Amino acid sequence: MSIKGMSQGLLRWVSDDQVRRVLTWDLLLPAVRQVLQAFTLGPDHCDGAVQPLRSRIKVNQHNGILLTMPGMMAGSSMTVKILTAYPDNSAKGLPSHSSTILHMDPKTGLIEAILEGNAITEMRTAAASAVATLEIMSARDDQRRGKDLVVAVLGAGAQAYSHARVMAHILKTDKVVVWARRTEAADQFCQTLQAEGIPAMVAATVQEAVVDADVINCCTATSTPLLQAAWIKPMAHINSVGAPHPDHQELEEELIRNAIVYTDSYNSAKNESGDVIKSGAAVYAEIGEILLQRKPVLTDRITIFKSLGLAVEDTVAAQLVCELLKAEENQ
Ligand SMILES: NC(=O)C1=CN([C@@H]2O[C@H](COP(=O)(O)OP(=O)(O)OC[C@H]3O[C@@H](n4cnc5c(N)ncnc54)[C@H](O)[C@@H]3O)[C@@H](O)[C@H]2O)C=CC1
Ligand SMILES: O=C(O)C1=NCCCC1
Repeated sequence: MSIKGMSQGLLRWVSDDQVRRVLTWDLLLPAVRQVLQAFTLGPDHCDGAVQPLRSRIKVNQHNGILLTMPGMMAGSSMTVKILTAYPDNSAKGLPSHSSTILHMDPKTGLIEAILEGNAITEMRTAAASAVATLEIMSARDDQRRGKDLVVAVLGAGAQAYSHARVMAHILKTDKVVVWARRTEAADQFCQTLQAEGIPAMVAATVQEAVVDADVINCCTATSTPLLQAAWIKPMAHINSVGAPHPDHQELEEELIRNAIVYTDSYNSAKNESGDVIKSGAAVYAEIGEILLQRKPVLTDRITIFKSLGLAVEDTVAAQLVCELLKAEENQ
Protein backbone atom coordinates (compact mmCIF):
# COMPACT_ATOMS: atom_id res chain seq x y z
CA MET A 1 0.00 0.00 0.00
CA SER A 2 1.26 3.52 -0.75
CA ILE A 3 0.47 6.59 1.30
CA LYS A 4 1.09 10.23 0.46
CA GLY A 5 4.03 11.52 2.54
CA MET A 6 3.84 15.05 3.96
CA SER A 7 6.80 16.33 1.96
CA GLN A 8 8.42 13.48 0.15
CA GLY A 9 6.05 11.94 -2.36
CA LEU A 10 4.84 8.37 -2.21
CA LEU A 11 5.75 6.23 0.76
CA ARG A 12 5.21 2.49 0.78
CA TRP A 13 3.60 0.89 3.82
CA VAL A 14 4.26 -2.84 4.21
CA SER A 15 2.41 -5.15 6.58
CA ASP A 16 3.72 -8.26 8.30
CA ASP A 17 1.32 -10.28 6.12
CA GLN A 18 2.93 -8.89 2.97
CA VAL A 19 6.39 -9.73 4.34
CA ARG A 20 5.30 -13.30 5.08
CA ARG A 21 3.78 -13.65 1.63
CA VAL A 22 6.82 -12.55 -0.40
CA LEU A 23 9.84 -13.45 1.74
CA THR A 24 11.04 -17.05 1.40
CA TRP A 25 13.88 -18.81 3.18
CA ASP A 26 15.58 -19.42 -0.16
CA LEU A 27 15.76 -15.67 -0.81
CA LEU A 28 16.51 -14.61 2.75
CA LEU A 29 19.26 -17.07 3.71
CA PRO A 30 21.80 -15.90 1.07
CA ALA A 31 21.02 -12.25 1.91
CA VAL A 32 21.60 -12.83 5.62
CA ARG A 33 24.75 -14.83 4.87
CA GLN A 34 26.07 -11.85 2.93
CA VAL A 35 25.13 -9.34 5.63
CA LEU A 36 26.88 -11.34 8.36
CA GLN A 37 30.04 -11.03 6.29
CA ALA A 38 29.44 -7.34 5.54
CA PHE A 39 29.01 -6.65 9.24
CA THR A 40 32.39 -8.24 10.02
CA LEU A 41 34.03 -6.32 7.13
CA GLY A 42 32.84 -3.17 8.87
CA PRO A 43 32.32 0.47 7.88
CA ASP A 44 35.77 1.01 6.30
CA HIS A 45 35.32 -1.70 3.65
CA CYS A 46 33.55 -0.83 0.37
CA ASP A 47 31.23 -3.82 0.83
CA GLY A 48 30.93 -3.38 4.59
CA ALA A 49 28.00 -2.61 6.82
CA VAL A 50 27.67 0.23 9.31
CA GLN A 51 25.92 -0.37 12.59
CA PRO A 52 26.42 1.17 16.03
CA LEU A 53 25.46 -0.69 19.18
CA ARG A 54 21.69 -0.25 19.51
CA SER A 55 20.36 2.24 22.01
CA ARG A 56 18.33 0.85 24.85
CA ILE A 57 15.92 2.49 27.29
CA LYS A 58 14.62 0.40 30.16
CA VAL A 59 11.00 1.18 30.98
CA ASN A 60 11.32 0.04 34.58
CA GLN A 61 7.82 1.15 35.54
CA HIS A 62 6.28 -1.35 33.10
CA ASN A 63 8.98 -4.04 32.76
CA GLY A 64 9.62 -3.01 29.19
CA ILE A 65 12.49 -2.04 26.96
CA LEU A 66 12.76 0.31 23.97
CA LEU A 67 15.46 -0.38 21.39
CA THR A 68 16.46 1.65 18.34
CA MET A 69 18.52 -0.11 15.70
CA PRO A 70 19.99 1.90 12.81
CA GLY A 71 21.99 0.19 10.07
CA MET A 72 23.37 0.78 6.58
CA MET A 73 24.55 -1.70 3.96
CA ALA A 74 27.49 -0.46 1.87
CA GLY A 75 25.77 2.79 0.88
CA SER A 76 23.00 0.83 -0.88
CA SER A 77 20.20 0.65 1.69
CA MET A 78 19.54 1.86 5.19
CA THR A 79 16.96 1.36 7.92
CA VAL A 80 16.13 2.15 11.49
CA LYS A 81 14.14 -0.41 13.46
CA ILE A 82 12.27 0.75 16.54
CA LEU A 83 11.39 -2.15 18.78
CA THR A 84 9.81 -2.66 22.17
CA ALA A 85 9.97 -5.84 24.25
CA TYR A 86 7.34 -6.12 27.01
CA PRO A 87 7.40 -9.71 28.30
CA ASP A 88 4.31 -9.18 30.51
CA ASN A 89 2.20 -8.41 27.40
CA SER A 90 1.76 -12.12 26.63
CA ALA A 91 -0.36 -12.63 29.76
CA LYS A 92 -2.57 -9.73 28.59
CA GLY A 93 -3.08 -11.33 25.16
CA LEU A 94 -0.79 -8.73 23.51
CA PRO A 95 2.38 -9.40 21.49
CA SER A 96 5.54 -9.28 23.62
CA HIS A 97 7.55 -7.57 20.85
CA SER A 98 6.40 -4.75 18.62
CA SER A 99 8.51 -3.21 15.88
CA THR A 100 8.52 -0.88 12.90
CA ILE A 101 11.24 -0.44 10.30
CA LEU A 102 11.88 2.82 8.43
CA HIS A 103 13.56 2.14 5.09
CA MET A 104 15.47 5.06 3.59
CA ASP A 105 17.12 5.76 0.25
CA PRO A 106 20.82 6.38 1.07
CA LYS A 107 21.18 8.61 -2.02
CA THR A 108 18.62 11.17 -0.84
CA GLY A 109 17.99 10.21 2.78
CA LEU A 110 14.26 10.13 2.05
CA ILE A 111 12.07 7.54 3.73
CA GLU A 112 10.84 5.15 1.02
CA ALA A 113 8.91 2.66 3.10
CA ILE A 114 7.58 1.95 6.55
CA LEU A 115 7.39 -1.75 7.33
CA GLU A 116 5.83 -3.61 10.19
CA GLY A 117 8.89 -5.28 11.70
CA ASN A 118 7.62 -8.39 13.44
CA ALA A 119 7.74 -10.83 10.52
CA ILE A 120 11.16 -9.53 9.45
CA THR A 121 12.50 -9.86 13.01
CA GLU A 122 11.22 -13.43 13.28
CA MET A 123 12.54 -14.51 9.89
CA ARG A 124 15.93 -12.77 9.77
CA THR A 125 16.84 -14.03 13.27
CA ALA A 126 16.00 -17.61 12.29
CA ALA A 127 17.85 -17.14 9.00
CA ALA A 128 21.03 -16.08 10.87
CA SER A 129 20.76 -19.17 13.10
CA ALA A 130 20.30 -21.30 9.98
CA VAL A 131 23.41 -19.85 8.32
CA ALA A 132 25.46 -20.48 11.49
CA THR A 133 24.08 -24.02 11.85
CA LEU A 134 24.86 -24.99 8.25
CA GLU A 135 28.36 -23.54 8.42
CA ILE A 136 29.23 -25.37 11.64
CA MET A 137 27.63 -28.65 10.53
CA SER A 138 29.48 -28.57 7.26
CA ALA A 139 32.79 -27.98 9.08
CA ARG A 140 31.96 -31.01 11.24
CA ASP A 141 31.52 -32.81 7.94
CA ASP A 142 28.02 -33.51 9.12
CA GLN A 143 25.92 -34.04 6.00
CA ARG A 144 23.11 -35.67 7.97
CA ARG A 145 19.66 -34.56 6.97
CA GLY A 146 16.26 -36.10 7.59
CA LYS A 147 15.77 -39.05 9.88
CA ASP A 148 19.18 -39.17 11.52
CA LEU A 149 18.99 -35.64 12.80
CA VAL A 150 17.05 -34.45 15.86
CA VAL A 151 16.19 -30.77 16.26
CA ALA A 152 15.00 -29.33 19.59
CA VAL A 153 13.15 -26.04 19.98
CA LEU A 154 12.69 -24.47 23.41
CA GLY A 155 9.84 -21.96 23.73
CA ALA A 156 6.60 -21.57 21.79
CA GLY A 157 6.69 -17.90 20.84
CA ALA A 158 7.47 -16.06 17.61
CA GLN A 159 11.15 -17.07 17.48
CA ALA A 160 10.37 -20.70 18.31
CA TYR A 161 8.01 -20.90 15.32
CA SER A 162 10.42 -19.29 12.87
CA HIS A 163 13.32 -21.42 14.11
CA ALA A 164 11.32 -24.67 13.84
CA ARG A 165 10.33 -23.71 10.29
CA VAL A 166 13.78 -22.72 9.08
CA MET A 167 15.44 -25.77 10.69
CA ALA A 168 12.88 -28.09 9.05
CA HIS A 169 13.57 -26.30 5.76
CA ILE A 170 17.37 -26.57 5.84
CA LEU A 171 17.80 -29.88 7.67
CA LYS A 172 14.73 -31.80 6.40
CA THR A 173 14.62 -33.34 9.85
CA ASP A 174 12.11 -36.04 10.69
CA LYS A 175 12.09 -35.14 14.36
CA VAL A 176 11.51 -31.70 15.86
CA VAL A 177 11.11 -31.95 19.63
CA VAL A 178 9.49 -28.92 21.25
CA TRP A 179 9.34 -27.87 24.87
CA ALA A 180 7.48 -24.89 26.31
CA ARG A 181 6.67 -23.78 29.82
CA ARG A 182 2.94 -24.02 29.21
CA THR A 183 1.85 -27.45 27.98
CA GLU A 184 -1.08 -26.02 25.98
CA ALA A 185 1.31 -23.71 24.12
CA ALA A 186 3.63 -26.64 23.35
CA ASP A 187 0.69 -28.74 22.11
CA GLN A 188 -0.58 -25.90 19.89
CA PHE A 189 2.94 -25.30 18.54
CA CYS A 190 3.33 -28.99 17.75
CA GLN A 191 -0.06 -29.19 16.00
CA THR A 192 0.69 -26.11 13.89
CA LEU A 193 4.02 -27.58 12.80
CA GLN A 194 2.43 -30.94 12.00
CA ALA A 195 -0.25 -29.21 9.90
CA GLU A 196 2.61 -27.66 7.89
CA GLY A 197 4.12 -31.12 7.36
CA ILE A 198 6.87 -30.70 9.97
CA PRO A 199 7.14 -33.83 12.13
CA ALA A 200 7.00 -32.42 15.65
CA MET A 201 6.54 -33.91 19.10
CA VAL A 202 6.21 -32.40 22.58
CA ALA A 203 8.71 -33.09 25.38
CA ALA A 204 7.67 -32.80 29.02
CA THR A 205 10.94 -31.25 30.22
CA VAL A 206 13.84 -29.27 28.79
CA GLN A 207 16.09 -32.25 29.47
CA GLU A 208 13.82 -34.62 27.54
CA ALA A 209 13.69 -32.16 24.62
CA VAL A 210 17.45 -31.76 24.26
CA VAL A 211 18.95 -35.07 25.36
CA ASP A 212 19.01 -36.60 21.84
CA ALA A 213 19.15 -33.35 19.94
CA ASP A 214 21.84 -32.53 17.40
CA VAL A 215 20.67 -28.93 16.94
CA ILE A 216 19.08 -27.05 19.85
CA ASN A 217 17.29 -23.74 19.37
CA CYS A 218 16.89 -21.81 22.60
CA CYS A 219 14.08 -19.30 21.90
CA THR A 220 12.57 -18.36 25.24
CA ALA A 221 12.24 -15.08 27.12
CA THR A 222 13.74 -16.57 30.27
CA SER A 223 16.04 -14.38 32.33
CA THR A 224 17.63 -17.29 34.22
CA PRO A 225 19.55 -20.28 32.81
CA LEU A 226 17.40 -22.99 31.30
CA LEU A 227 19.82 -25.21 29.43
CA GLN A 228 22.35 -27.39 31.25
CA ALA A 229 25.59 -28.89 29.93
CA ALA A 230 24.93 -32.31 31.47
CA TRP A 231 21.88 -32.86 29.25
CA ILE A 232 23.51 -32.15 25.90
CA LYS A 233 25.26 -34.45 23.42
CA PRO A 234 29.01 -33.68 23.13
CA MET A 235 28.86 -32.54 19.48
CA ALA A 236 25.52 -30.75 19.57
CA HIS A 237 25.09 -27.26 18.14
CA ILE A 238 23.03 -24.64 20.02
CA ASN A 239 21.44 -21.51 18.60
CA SER A 240 20.92 -19.24 21.61
CA VAL A 241 18.52 -16.50 20.61
CA GLY A 242 16.99 -15.45 23.93
CA ALA A 243 18.60 -13.50 26.80
CA PRO A 244 19.68 -10.57 24.60
CA HIS A 245 20.08 -8.33 27.63
CA PRO A 246 23.07 -7.92 30.00
CA ASP A 247 21.06 -9.06 33.03
CA HIS A 248 19.47 -12.12 31.35
CA GLN A 249 20.85 -15.63 30.90
CA GLU A 250 19.47 -18.73 29.22
CA LEU A 251 22.55 -20.96 29.29
CA GLU A 252 24.09 -22.52 32.36
CA GLU A 253 27.46 -20.83 32.91
CA GLU A 254 29.38 -24.11 32.77
CA LEU A 255 27.80 -24.86 29.39
CA ILE A 256 28.85 -21.62 27.69
CA ARG A 257 32.28 -21.53 29.35
CA ASN A 258 33.17 -24.97 27.98
CA ALA A 259 31.68 -24.56 24.53
CA ILE A 260 33.06 -22.97 21.37
CA VAL A 261 31.13 -19.73 21.20
CA TYR A 262 30.28 -17.97 17.95
CA THR A 263 28.31 -14.75 17.77
CA ASP A 264 26.90 -12.32 15.24
CA SER A 265 28.72 -9.33 16.82
CA TYR A 266 31.57 -9.19 19.35
CA ASN A 267 30.45 -5.71 20.35
CA SER A 268 26.87 -6.85 21.05
CA ALA A 269 28.04 -10.01 22.83
CA LYS A 270 30.30 -8.15 25.22
CA ASN A 271 27.80 -5.35 25.92
CA GLU A 272 24.41 -7.07 25.71
CA SER A 273 24.69 -10.81 26.32
CA GLY A 274 24.16 -11.77 29.96
CA ASP A 275 25.23 -15.30 29.00
CA VAL A 276 28.64 -14.02 27.89
CA ILE A 277 29.06 -11.21 30.45
CA LYS A 278 28.03 -13.13 33.56
CA SER A 279 29.85 -16.38 32.72
CA GLY A 280 33.01 -14.65 31.50
CA ALA A 281 32.99 -17.09 28.56
CA ALA A 282 35.34 -16.34 25.67
CA VAL A 283 33.74 -15.67 22.30
CA TYR A 284 35.80 -17.46 19.65
CA ALA A 285 34.54 -15.80 16.47
CA GLU A 286 31.93 -13.78 14.69
CA ILE A 287 30.10 -15.97 12.19
CA GLY A 288 31.11 -13.35 9.62
CA GLU A 289 34.79 -14.19 10.26
CA ILE A 290 34.04 -17.84 9.58
CA LEU A 291 32.12 -17.06 6.38
CA LEU A 292 34.99 -14.83 5.23
CA GLN A 293 37.43 -17.65 6.10
CA ARG A 294 39.38 -15.38 8.43
CA LYS A 295 39.23 -18.04 11.13
CA PRO A 296 38.87 -21.83 10.97
CA VAL A 297 35.69 -23.38 12.32
CA LEU A 298 36.37 -25.16 15.61
CA THR A 299 33.97 -28.01 16.26
CA ASP A 300 35.59 -30.41 18.72
CA ARG A 301 33.10 -29.52 21.47
CA ILE A 302 29.55 -28.28 21.84
CA THR A 303 29.17 -25.20 19.65
CA ILE A 304 26.97 -22.21 20.47
CA PHE A 305 25.80 -19.44 18.16
CA LYS A 306 25.00 -16.58 20.55
CA SER A 307 22.66 -14.39 18.54
CA LEU A 308 22.00 -10.81 19.62
CA GLY A 309 20.44 -9.59 16.37
CA LEU A 310 21.93 -7.18 13.82
CA ALA A 311 20.21 -4.02 12.59
CA VAL A 312 21.69 -4.67 9.15
CA GLU A 313 19.87 -8.01 8.99
CA ASP A 314 16.70 -5.91 9.12
CA THR A 315 18.13 -3.61 6.44
CA VAL A 316 18.72 -6.37 3.89
CA ALA A 317 15.43 -8.09 4.67
CA ALA A 318 13.48 -4.81 4.31
CA GLN A 319 15.31 -4.02 1.05
CA LEU A 320 14.51 -7.48 -0.30
CA VAL A 321 10.84 -7.19 0.63
CA CYS A 322 10.54 -3.76 -1.03
CA GLU A 323 12.21 -5.07 -4.21
CA LEU A 324 9.91 -8.11 -4.31
CA LEU A 325 6.80 -5.95 -3.87
CA LYS A 326 7.97 -3.51 -6.56
CA ALA A 327 8.65 -6.39 -8.96
CA GLU A 328 5.16 -7.75 -8.28
CA GLU A 329 3.58 -4.37 -9.06
CA ASN A 330 5.53 -4.03 -12.31
CA GLN A 331 4.40 -7.42 -13.62
N1 LIG B 1 18.74 -12.66 18.99
C1 LIG B 1 17.86 -11.97 18.31
O1 LIG B 1 18.13 -11.47 17.24
C2 LIG B 1 16.48 -11.83 18.84
C3 LIG B 1 16.18 -12.24 20.11
N2 LIG B 1 14.92 -12.16 20.58
C4 LIG B 1 14.70 -12.66 21.94
O2 LIG B 1 14.32 -14.04 21.85
C5 LIG B 1 13.43 -14.36 22.93
C6 LIG B 1 12.13 -14.94 22.37
O3 LIG B 1 11.50 -13.97 21.55
P1 LIG B 1 10.02 -14.20 20.99
O4 LIG B 1 9.85 -15.59 20.54
O5 LIG B 1 9.77 -13.09 20.03
O6 LIG B 1 9.15 -13.95 22.31
P2 LIG B 1 7.70 -14.52 22.65
O7 LIG B 1 7.17 -13.68 23.73
O8 LIG B 1 6.91 -14.66 21.39
O9 LIG B 1 7.99 -15.99 23.20
C7 LIG B 1 8.69 -16.18 24.39
C8 LIG B 1 8.59 -17.64 24.82
O10 LIG B 1 9.40 -17.81 25.98
C9 LIG B 1 8.62 -18.42 27.00
N3 LIG B 1 9.13 -18.01 28.30
C10 LIG B 1 9.04 -16.79 28.89
N4 LIG B 1 9.64 -16.81 30.09
C11 LIG B 1 10.11 -18.07 30.27
C12 LIG B 1 10.83 -18.70 31.31
N5 LIG B 1 11.17 -18.06 32.42
N6 LIG B 1 11.17 -20.00 31.14
C13 LIG B 1 10.83 -20.65 30.01
N7 LIG B 1 10.15 -20.11 29.00
C14 LIG B 1 9.80 -18.82 29.12
C15 LIG B 1 7.19 -17.99 26.72
O11 LIG B 1 6.28 -18.84 27.35
C16 LIG B 1 7.18 -18.08 25.19
O12 LIG B 1 7.01 -19.41 24.78
C17 LIG B 1 13.23 -13.06 23.70
O13 LIG B 1 14.16 -13.01 24.73
C18 LIG B 1 13.56 -12.00 22.67
O14 LIG B 1 13.90 -10.75 23.22
C19 LIG B 1 13.89 -11.72 19.80
C20 LIG B 1 14.14 -11.27 18.54
C21 LIG B 1 15.45 -11.27 17.96
O1 LIG C 1 17.62 -7.87 17.03
C1 LIG C 1 16.44 -7.74 17.43
O2 LIG C 1 15.54 -7.40 16.67
C2 LIG C 1 16.15 -8.01 18.84
N1 LIG C 1 17.10 -8.37 19.58
C3 LIG C 1 17.01 -8.64 20.95
C4 LIG C 1 15.79 -8.13 21.58
C5 LIG C 1 14.61 -8.27 20.74
C6 LIG C 1 14.81 -7.85 19.34
